Amino acid sequence: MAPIDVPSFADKQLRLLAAELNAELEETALLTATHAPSTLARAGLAVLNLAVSAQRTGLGGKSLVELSLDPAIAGTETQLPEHGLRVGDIVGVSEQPKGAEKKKERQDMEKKQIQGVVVKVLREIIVVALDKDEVDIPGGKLWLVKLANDVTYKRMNQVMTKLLKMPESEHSTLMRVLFGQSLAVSVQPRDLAKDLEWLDPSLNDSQKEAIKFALASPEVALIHGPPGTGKTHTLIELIRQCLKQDLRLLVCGPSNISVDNIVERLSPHKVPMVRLGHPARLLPGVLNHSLDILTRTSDAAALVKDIRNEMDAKQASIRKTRNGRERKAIYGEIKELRKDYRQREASCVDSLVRESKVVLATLHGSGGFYLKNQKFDIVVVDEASQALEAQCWVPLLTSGASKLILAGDHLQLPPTIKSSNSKSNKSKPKADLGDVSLETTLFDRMLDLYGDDVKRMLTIQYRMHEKINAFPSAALYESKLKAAEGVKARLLKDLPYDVEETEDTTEPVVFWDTQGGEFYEKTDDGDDAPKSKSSLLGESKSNELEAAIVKKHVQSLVDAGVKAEDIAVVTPYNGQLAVLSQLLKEKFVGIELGSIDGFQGREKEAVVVSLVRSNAEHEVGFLAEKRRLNVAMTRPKRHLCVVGDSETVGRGSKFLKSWMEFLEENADLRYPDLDDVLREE
Ligand SMILES: Nc1ncnc2c1ncn2[C@@H]1O[C@H](COP(=O)(O)OP(=O)(O)OP(=O)(O)O)[C@@H](O)[C@H]1O
Repeated sequence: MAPIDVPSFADKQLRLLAAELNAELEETALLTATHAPSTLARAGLAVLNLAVSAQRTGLGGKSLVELSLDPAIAGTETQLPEHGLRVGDIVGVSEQPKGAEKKKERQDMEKKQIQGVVVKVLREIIVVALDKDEVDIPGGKLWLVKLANDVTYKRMNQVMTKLLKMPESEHSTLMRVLFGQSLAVSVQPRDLAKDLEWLDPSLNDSQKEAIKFALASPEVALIHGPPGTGKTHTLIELIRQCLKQDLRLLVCGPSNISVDNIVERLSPHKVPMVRLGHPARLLPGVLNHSLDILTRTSDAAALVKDIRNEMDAKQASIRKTRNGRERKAIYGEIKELRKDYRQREASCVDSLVRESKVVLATLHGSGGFYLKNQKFDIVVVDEASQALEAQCWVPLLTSGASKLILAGDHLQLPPTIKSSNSKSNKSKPKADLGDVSLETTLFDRMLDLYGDDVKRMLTIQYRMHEKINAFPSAALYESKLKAAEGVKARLLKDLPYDVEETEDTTEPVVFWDTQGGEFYEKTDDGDDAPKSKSSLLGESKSNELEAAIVKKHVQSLVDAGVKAEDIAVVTPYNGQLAVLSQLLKEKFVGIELGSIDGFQGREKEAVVVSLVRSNAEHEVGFLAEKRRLNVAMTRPKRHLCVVGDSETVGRGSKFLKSWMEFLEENADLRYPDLDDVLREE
């Protein structure tokens, strides 16, 4: 494989990232411009009728506003309606237009929109950290709307621009290896033969081998962890072994949850670590290690605390003051205090970070101000196949590390890309970006460049019954993936509570085959959005009769004693998800319903997969992606039930054909009777 020219790689990435951001902005702009606030609220993208219930100062001296239902409108109701806003979302806070507001007036109101990041979501409140320091929040009824998130793009743009401009003489050895300009040095067999003193006695051989390999690799090592194989388990031991060698590590993941997962599991081992990131975004168990909490509890913190209190008091007095001149004066004082606060906080933070041997942050969080001038030996990235390559360059360029360890599974879904199927990209001629696409992760690229030379695979999985394991192992993991002793024969009937022995609870794989052309899919146009306007409210597929079979199957599991919370139903289509929600959510309280993509990384005792597609043309759409199917079929521990039309699905791809053949030969095959299904409906 030819070496990659760094400036042209960076240039391509920049163009692809710009297209991606455009696609995201276009989608949000279309949504907010063409839909009334009430429609956006129904789609979970906005919350209406809010008022400020408190305001205080958070880390970095940022202004935090707490919003709750406006009592003047909501009366005694305090719980926020269902919404889809999550911590980390970028939102706009503004005065709520009265339904009949003209378009022009609405645009004017939106211009006054204040932007911020959601930092806390509870049943009754949402807290937003405002982007700008001195803002005046309107006193009337407010609403909150989700906006496109360009923060991560800004960081990725910065690092790619840095790569673009970096003279070759400044390229580190690691960089040269990652771009194929110098070849990765192979690990010597004698390095792998040496035995290590293991800290965790439960590690299996493939995990031990992967750890030794990563420790011995001079520049880059990939730990390939198929579903349930203990990737994180392995990383914990690897991190502890690195500490024994007195190495300093920057540990990252693409999402907050991926990073928190590691912090929680490192925590019992008393590792000197700090977790960067806003505390409201972190899991409760992780807070003790968060920089924000440490800055409050450490010795240096006392100095900072006084100023923080003073700032809070001033903020409160602003809200009580109506007089414009007085407000302006108080803002001025807050500004001065904030300056002082930031200086003291920075030195407190700096000493805390400097003392930590392990620093943990999201990939883009690692580019933040706290890590400027900090030096690390190794960058570790968990869930690396879910991260854009440009994201991985954030810690690589800030840390000065000479070694990179990536853990992931390139055979599960890559990060979601919007620009590849956006309208704008289809209508405009595509820029010639060679074979670089945003979907190609750094993990993929390393496999392409070096293959097995830089990789070790974990081969024992601790999740699935061996019959559930059989197809993905054979079709995707070279038959190397094996079920661990403790899980390979576990059935629903063996759950640690009372479950009857039935044809379902004694069977690990069931296939309801709807072939025959009676269970046709439907194309929904979704909500009141004009077709093709947006993927969020737009066209999707559903299959009501198939959903009825799902319901029947869930019912029989629940009748046998399986708890609803131990069951999940997943499907590739939002349209089908809506149909399933209607049918199952209230009847089986606690059941989990989700898209396949959203369920990556999760597991359940029993999983029902609704494939939806059934048509005379044998079109399979989303299902053609084998990584999506891999995720779907590897979520269950004890019971996998597939509902689908083998005639349609089996002709979708070679992979689908072999899956259908596998199910026909190995699953407990069932053919639904349409009259039965209609009667039960
Ligand atoms: N050597 C081992 N012995 C016993 N159990 C193990 C071992 N390694 C991992 N496990 C168990 O397997 C499960 C999965 O481990 P972990 O969460 O580390 O996996 P993962 O590969 O990160 O997960 P995912 O498949 O979601 O990516 C956990 O319950 C863990 O305790």
